[in-house]
Amino acid sequence: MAGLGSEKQEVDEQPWKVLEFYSGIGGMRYSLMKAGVNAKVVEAFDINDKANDVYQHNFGHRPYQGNIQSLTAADLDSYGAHAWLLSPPCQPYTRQGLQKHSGDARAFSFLKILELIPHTSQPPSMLFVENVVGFEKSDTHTKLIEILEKTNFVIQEFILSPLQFGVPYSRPRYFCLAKRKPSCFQNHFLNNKLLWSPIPLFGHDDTTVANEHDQSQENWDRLLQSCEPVQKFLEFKNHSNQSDTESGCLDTTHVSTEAFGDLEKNDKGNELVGSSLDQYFVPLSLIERWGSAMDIVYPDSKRCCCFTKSYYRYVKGTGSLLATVQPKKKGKSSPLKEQCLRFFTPREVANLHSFPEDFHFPQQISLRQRYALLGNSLSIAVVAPLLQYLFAEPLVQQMQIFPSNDAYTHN
Ligand SMILES: C[S@@+](CC[C@H](N)C(=O)[O-])C[C@H]1O[C@@H](n2cnc3c(N)ncnc32)[C@H](O)[C@@H]1O
Repeated sequence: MAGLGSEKQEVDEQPWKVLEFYSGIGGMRYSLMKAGVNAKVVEAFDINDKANDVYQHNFGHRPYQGNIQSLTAADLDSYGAHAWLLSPPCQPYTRQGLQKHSGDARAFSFLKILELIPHTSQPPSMLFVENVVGFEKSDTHTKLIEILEKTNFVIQEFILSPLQFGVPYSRPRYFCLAKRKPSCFQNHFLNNKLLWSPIPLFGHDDTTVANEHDQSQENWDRLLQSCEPVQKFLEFKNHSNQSDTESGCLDTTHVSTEAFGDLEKNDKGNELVGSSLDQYFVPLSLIERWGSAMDIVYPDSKRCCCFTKSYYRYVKGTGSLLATVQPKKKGKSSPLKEQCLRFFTPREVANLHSFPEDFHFPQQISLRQRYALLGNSLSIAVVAPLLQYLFAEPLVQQMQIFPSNDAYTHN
């Protein structure tokens, strides 16, 4: 054996092998890249061919297109993966859904994968699960924790939002991080805790954060003030201030109805995505009908609402709309039809999800499909530091695995 140092270096360069379940448009993979983790996605899995088109367009690899429910323990063993990243469908646990939890057919594939863990000859060393807030109260969550404890994992859970990472975007999500013993977390005193603060991710070992869940107005105000303005995330920034006499808005009724009616269609009848801003203006008829239920933000706002997969199809409760003319007095006291309301573009939603600039949709993906895929995806600003924390190897862990100072290996 050459000097221990050189062998350690050589072995350390082996990337962690990762499986990306429910890969969608690759939010987990981008987060892994952003985290700077030395990892290789050895396979991604998704049943949706449109999502797989986008994934392939950006990563040059088409995910395994099939039902995750049909994978076997032998299939999973064949990848020899160290980490499993999972973002299963969230409809079984959303407030809008029927909350059937594990009884919902969309939860079956996730339960099946969990049940396979004890049957694999090489279970993963690390596991990461993302889902909606509410999942932590479901019977699927109970099952997840039961299986992870039985298979020797230590667990830390988080509920975090991009607002806590300087992004003016409210999308709180549940995360489960698990490491199989003898692996351990840097802050082991946070094991089996549900945390609402990102502080442990930044290397602080402050024990008080374990109980911190400060929902006070002051805390929210402080958080929002530390965020960038929405303006920084826009691709079209041509908003104006309202003049005293007339709104700075052109005839948006005309622009929007025309634009909505005239969208070019491809041979399957899906509208093609042009580069014009016109297609994003909200028709006057929708403003008149739904104006009071819309969430409206301004370029200088420090918060916008979660974009769901139904954004652009519906205006109520699916995400914020942008007022492109800043009225003297913000809000609904100023006539909405003079504020030139528009949808955020898919690129702007991707920006708020912290997707990199080189992320693109292939031409054949329609506008609605783009919003649907983005609405299903995740915030890289939140997931990247969580993955960094998950993959970090505390010194004590290396000592536990290799008490006699053996060379460290992932295998
Ligand atoms: C919440 S989204 C995850 C999105 C992903 N994290 C991203 O960044 O885009 C869930 C994904 O799981 C896929 N999916 C749902 N059920 C599946 C199943 N049984 N087998 C394979 N993929 C499934 C959906 O097509 C969808 O893309």
